Amino acid sequence: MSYALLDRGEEVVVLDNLMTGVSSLVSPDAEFIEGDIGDLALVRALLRSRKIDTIMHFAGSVVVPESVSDPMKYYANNTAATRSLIEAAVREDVPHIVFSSTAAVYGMPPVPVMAEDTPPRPINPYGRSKLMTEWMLADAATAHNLSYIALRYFNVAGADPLGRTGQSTPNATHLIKRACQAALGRVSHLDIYGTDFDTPDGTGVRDYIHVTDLVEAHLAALDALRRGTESGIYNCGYGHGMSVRQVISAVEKASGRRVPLREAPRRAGDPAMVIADATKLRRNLDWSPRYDDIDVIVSAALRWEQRLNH
Ligand SMILES: NC(=O)c1ccc[n+]([C@@H]2O[C@H](COP(=O)([O-])OP(=O)(O)OC[C@H]3O[C@@H](n4cnc5c(N)ncnc54)[C@H](O)[C@@H]3O)[C@@H](O)[C@H]2O)c1
Ligand SMILES: O=c1ccn([C@@H]2O[C@H](COP(=O)(O)OP(=O)(O)O[C@H]3O[C@H](CO)[C@H](O)[C@H](O)[C@H]3O)[C@@H](O)[C@H]2O)c(=O)[nH]1
Repeated sequence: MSYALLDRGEEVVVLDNLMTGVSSLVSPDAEFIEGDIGDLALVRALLRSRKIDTIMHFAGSVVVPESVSDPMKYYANNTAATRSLIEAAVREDVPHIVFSSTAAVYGMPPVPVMAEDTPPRPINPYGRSKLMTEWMLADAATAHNLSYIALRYFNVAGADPLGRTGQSTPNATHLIKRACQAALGRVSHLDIYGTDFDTPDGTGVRDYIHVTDLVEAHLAALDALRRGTESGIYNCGYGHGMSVRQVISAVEKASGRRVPLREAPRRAGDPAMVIADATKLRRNLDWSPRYDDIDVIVSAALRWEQRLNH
């Protein structure tokens, strides 16, 4: 994100406590500060001294099973730390916030395609911690001179086409990363979690969005807020899904290698299909994807994985 903002001529300050982040992925042209978004004094001082007009809020804890085993970590680091960040924004008169929300706020709705008005019913603390943040933003925007856009990401995938950034968390459990690792022999095999879903080939279907298209959605949200668009929530996906087996085929095609597989039971809480209705994003924020192609997404992820040494 920092590269894309700098490419547009924005000044960028990155605040990250490096809990899971990697500072070498931040553009050297951005100002990097190691610190916590929950540190009210630090954040207020930064907002004031750097004359920040928009906070893009990505920071948080993101592992769903961990949120089930350690919920207080998620309510502390996602909900409470964000409460402090919003307070800092309000006190320092920062007019805009763009927030990384998640399709996990929907839980397991009875429909496979989710629109923003599908009632959110998160089924784990991660989703609840993010939904609470959406509510805090809505209340703060009602009470104060603040507008926000919450972007509900579906399955983020791919890597920067210029090879500058990509998924770097060593133990990430996302399908495309694991499938690339298995193709490259970095893990022994890929587990397919569930082959008996009510989907065309029995495996889970997700709406994978290339990270560069997601970056473009953030830029569109920034522009919209600056021109006075009202606060709101937007799904970020393509509106169609790929199954686990389709993703594996794409990885095999891109790598020219077989992905060693094992069929495993379903993971607890995994829905059969999670697909975004992204009409609102396309219509209201004038966004259109450039990388809506699983082969392009998987090739970018694979190239990035090959550059990593772990
Ligand atoms: N990757 C996905 O598929 C996905 C899907 C939906 C939503 N999201 C959201 O996107 C955002 C980024 O996710 P990611 O996948 O890049 O995860 P990540 O773990 O790579 O990034 C989170 C970043 O936040 C930093 N951080 C965490 N707590 C912090 C704190 N209290 N103060 C300062 N920095 C802190 C970490 O060091 C890290 O750099 C998260 O908010 C996540 O919930 C991601
Ligand atoms: O090794 C693996 C990993 C995943 N899968 C399957 O692949 C699909 C995608 O799984 P991911 O773990 O890549 O992603 P999720 O859909 O579970 O979750 C992601 O999207 C959610 C929103 O929908 C949340 O935002 C969450 O943080 C983010 O990881 C699922 O059907 C899953 O069962 C496998 O078969 N094997």
